[in-house]
Amino acid sequence: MSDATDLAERVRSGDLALHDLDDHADPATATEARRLVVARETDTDLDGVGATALDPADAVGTAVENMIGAIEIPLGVAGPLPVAGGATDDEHYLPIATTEGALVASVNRGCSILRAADGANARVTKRSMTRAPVFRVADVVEAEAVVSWVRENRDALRNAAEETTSHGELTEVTPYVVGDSVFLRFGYDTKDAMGMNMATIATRAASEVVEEQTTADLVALSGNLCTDKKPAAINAVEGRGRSVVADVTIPNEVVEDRLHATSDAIAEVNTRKNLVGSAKAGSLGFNAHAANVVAGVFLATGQDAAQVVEGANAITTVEAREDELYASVSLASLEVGTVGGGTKLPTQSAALSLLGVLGGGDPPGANADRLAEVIAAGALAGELSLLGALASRNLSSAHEELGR
Ligand SMILES: CC(C)(COP(=O)([O-])OP(=O)([O-])OC[C@H]1O[C@@H](n2cnc3c(N)ncnc32)[C@H](O)[C@@H]1OP(=O)([O-])[O-])[C@@H](O)C(=O)NCCC(=O)NCCSC(=O)C[C@@](C)(O)CC(=O)[O-]
Ligand SMILES: NC(=O)C1=CN([C@@H]2O[C@H](COP(=O)(O)OP(=O)(O)OC[C@H]3O[C@@H](n4cnc5c(N)ncnc54)[C@H](OP(=O)(O)O)[C@@H]3O)[C@@H](O)[C@H]2O)C=CC1
Repeated sequence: MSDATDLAERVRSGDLALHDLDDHADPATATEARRLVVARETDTDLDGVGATALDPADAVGTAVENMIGAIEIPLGVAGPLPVAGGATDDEHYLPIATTEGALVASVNRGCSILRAADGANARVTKRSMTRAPVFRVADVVEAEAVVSWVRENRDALRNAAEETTSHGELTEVTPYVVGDSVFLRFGYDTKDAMGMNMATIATRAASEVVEEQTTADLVALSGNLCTDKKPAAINAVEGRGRSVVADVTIPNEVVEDRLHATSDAIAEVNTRKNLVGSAKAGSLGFNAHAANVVAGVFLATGQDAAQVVEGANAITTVEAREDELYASVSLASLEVGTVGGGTKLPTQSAALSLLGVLGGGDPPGANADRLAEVIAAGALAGELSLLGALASRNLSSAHEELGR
């Protein structure tokens, strides 16, 4: 009997819980034992889930608990994608992990347009990963006193927060009061880390100072004004993670040749769909499918997938000018890192390497800025291609051909 079979038997007999297995075997054996238990209990063939290249030792304890294997997602590339950014000035192949047929082809078409237009511009305009604890006070009089103390003692909060990290810098603390609740929205430059663990640890230290020095009592380290992993206007207005913009000016001949529609028709689709339609829908995203590129690159490069919620918080503008088409995408809250979290996993590291942004940048923060700029340019490529498909009325035929 193999170790895994033996351990699986002990789980079935009630001697061990599934999550106890890591204490009794190496990660690969514990993962196999758990898979055997689940496969038998659910009468499911999970051999494929166990046959992937990921070594459980690279994931257990840092990326996942109760591991039973890995899911495979097809990985494609679009590009080369030329980006003249503040941090990058290069051509990149954009790795996109997806199961949506026609998506990579579409972004690839967009990249060919950006190449014909001599590349996209991109700039990161703000870095601020936020964490907003909520405190209880007696009444609005106390609330105002806490807010005044915070405004006068930012240095004490910064010192406490920055003692917990050698990279992070506290750049802003914005108070909000709702009756007897005080929210402090802490914003950090987290350099090359996406920074959610870093910001959370640092904010805990700063919150202890607030509790020591004022009458406020911490109720929750995250009070939802951060706002992490939920659609929220505050991220669209104030930004979160990286705020990043990309734009391009495309000669009319390129638009007509590559997108089979005129610049005027594409601009009209953008206005009526992305601006008017989104407004009528009460949407936070005024774009066509920025989420597709954000999600595809997030999955490929080990970003936190749930943050696609705010990563897709984007506005697309298009203007038909005399001989050319101007288009831009502004992503208000793109949370990306090139160190930490899932970026350490082997295939995700490889995807970051092919973009040339793996690990810490020089200066720190430069690699995550590069990644943000490349994603913004990729989103622009995707927007152009889909707007073209809608203007030329071939969205459904493209998906019939490539997506079924
Ligand atoms: C499918 C195309 C690109 C055909 O586009 P096309 O212009 O008819 O075909 P083409 O054969 O002339 O190819 C043009 C270029 O597309 C690329 N391309 C073409 N085929 C491939 C392929 N197999 N693999 C890789 N790249 C491909 C490639 O760059 C190629 O240039 P070339 O290299 O030949 O000079 C086009 O019709 C298209 O982009 N359609 C739009 C599809 C799309 O954007 N889907 C996105 C997902 S939709 C969605 O998820 C959200 C939605 C729609 O619900 C949101 C909303 O409400 O708006
Ligand atoms: N805790 C929470 O509430 C939440 C956590 N998450 C998870 O958090 C993880 C991401 O958090 P994150 O803080 O990014 O990652 P990690 O917790 O993996 O921490 C990354 C650490 O890397 C170090 N580091 C080394 N080089 C650099 C560099 N060049 N730039 C910046 N930091 C560097 C920093 O250490 P030092 O600080 O010592 O300088 C930093 O704190 C993901 O797994 C995500 O899923 C997601 C949402 C919420």
